Amino acid sequence: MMKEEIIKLDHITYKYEQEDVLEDINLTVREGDFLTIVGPNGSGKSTLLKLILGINRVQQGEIYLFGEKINRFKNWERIGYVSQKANSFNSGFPATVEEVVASGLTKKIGLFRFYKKKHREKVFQALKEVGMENFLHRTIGDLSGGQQQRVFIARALVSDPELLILDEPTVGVDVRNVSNFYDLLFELNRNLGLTLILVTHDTGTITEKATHIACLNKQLHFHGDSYEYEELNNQDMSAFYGHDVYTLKHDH
Ligand SMILES: Nc1ncnc2c1ncn2[C@@H]1O[C@H](COP(=O)(O)OP(=O)(O)OP(=O)(O)O)[C@@H](O)[C@H]1O
Repeated sequence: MMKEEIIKLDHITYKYEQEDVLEDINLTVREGDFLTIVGPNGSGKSTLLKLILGINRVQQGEIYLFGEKINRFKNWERIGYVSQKANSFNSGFPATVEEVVASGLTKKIGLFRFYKKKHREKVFQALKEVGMENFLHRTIGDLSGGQQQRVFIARALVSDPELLILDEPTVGVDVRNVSNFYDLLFELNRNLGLTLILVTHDTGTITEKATHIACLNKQLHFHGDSYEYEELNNQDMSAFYGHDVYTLKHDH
């Protein structure tokens, strides 16, 4: 049996002013997929996410979320989102890790007037899933960029989404921790069965972890499984990226 379609983009074309930013995008994400979208600056990655999240309205084509047309879709709690700027708290920002993660429950419990034991347990569980359960009472601003990013993933996980969307989550995370971070995403996908969409500049490490890779540059140039992607040679990639050549070599 085919897995459920979580997202379907059907001939999506989008423009802010005159010029198309996205052109005739067709893309299907199924339950359990880990899709990575790569593309140079200004290639339309954030615009694509904004359309999927209902922040920008569809102009041409159609988007389906969990089988429903996006303009009728109401179950937004099924989708978790971690934005690019999530990990930019300054030192001393007066909120604890527990409070930040608990704020992901507001849709469910209102403005935490009734923050009960079961909510505390959910917060703890979400932090455990990202390996941050020992940081419960720490001040968010005092954590490293990578640790903050994990806390924000816990915040998105606490309401039990089926799909998690991450926009450039490794900005501000130092190189050594990027790899650990991708391992975490891999585990969330493989162990919890969470469907993931990751937007990134980083074409290196991530291709080993994702199940599907899409290259976006106004059009969707390639969308296949990560193994096919690694078969692409550098010539294809330099044509795609222009002068910004990425080396894609992995030892299998
Ligand atoms: N609100 C807006 N109004 C007008 N043009 C916009 C707006 N937002 C984005 N654009 C333009 O649309 C194009 C795609 O932008 P988008 O932010 O989607 O790209 P991106 O791939 O996410 O880029 P980056 O990797 O640099 O974040 C760019 O040329 C950008 O200048």
